[in-house]
Amino acid sequence: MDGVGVRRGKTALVADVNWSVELDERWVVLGPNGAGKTTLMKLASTEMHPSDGVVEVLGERLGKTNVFELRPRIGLSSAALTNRIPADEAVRDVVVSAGYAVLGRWSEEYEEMDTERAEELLDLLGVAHLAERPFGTLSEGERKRTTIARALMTDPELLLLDEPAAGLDLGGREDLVARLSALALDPDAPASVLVTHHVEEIPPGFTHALLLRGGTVVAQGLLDDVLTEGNLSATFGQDLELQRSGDRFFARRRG
Ligand SMILES: Nc1ncnc2c1ncn2[C@@H]1O[C@H](COP(=O)(O)OP(=O)(O)OP(=O)(O)O)[C@@H](O)[C@H]1O
Repeated sequence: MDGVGVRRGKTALVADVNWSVELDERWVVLGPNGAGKTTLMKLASTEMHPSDGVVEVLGERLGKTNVFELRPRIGLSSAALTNRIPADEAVRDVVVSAGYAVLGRWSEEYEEMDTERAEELLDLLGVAHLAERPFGTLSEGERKRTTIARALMTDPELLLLDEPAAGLDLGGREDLVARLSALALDPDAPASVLVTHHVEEIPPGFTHALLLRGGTVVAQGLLDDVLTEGNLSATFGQDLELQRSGDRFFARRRG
């Protein structure tokens, strides 16, 4: 993203964003409610075009490329996408249908290879036992894991996870963080961007961070350089204490 801004009327959703994600990088985007995180994900997933500046995704410039050809190369898990999944769709089909770029079961029979791949991914995310269940009967955490498996189904070159741990209980969050950490540490995994409000949700293995407040970038770069008490306090507008325990982060208000 080069000089990127998104405006709606007089409101700037994001402004002057210069950001680049390389294929071997795993980025966390951190910021308070309304900071512009989802807007950045919409740009990166080609759902939105910038009002200002240039967005290039996987070497293709938005506005000059066919986004329908680009989208299968991007894996996206977001609340908006989850809400569009039909409640009666079987979990296995939610995942396998990503290979056909559809939501809702495809009328054709799927290739056996695709079904096997979907089952492998459900297993990787720890929800293989739910393959036959209608998506609408799943818990919040089970839905998140299913949509992440769906995002991985097309072997994407770019993986975008918008608040994957939101709404999970402590055990569910820890389990997801461990699974995302394994993915981040896999050299064959795609370039990844994970959006979160909480430093506790940063999976070990993530390499970079972009901190966002009020639509502008507070800091960005290597995780260890960027995730400081000063930057975090500026991002959330509070005096925050940041602790590191092993390869995990914890934050709370000072005093
Ligand atoms: N169409 C619109 N018109 C005006 N303002 C908008 C529009 N769409 C989004 N916004 C505003 O832009 C800001 C950024 O929204 P965005 O969803 O990107 O934030 P976010 O960081 O993902 O927030 P959250 O953590 O709450 O999900 C918010 O203040 C939102 O209200």
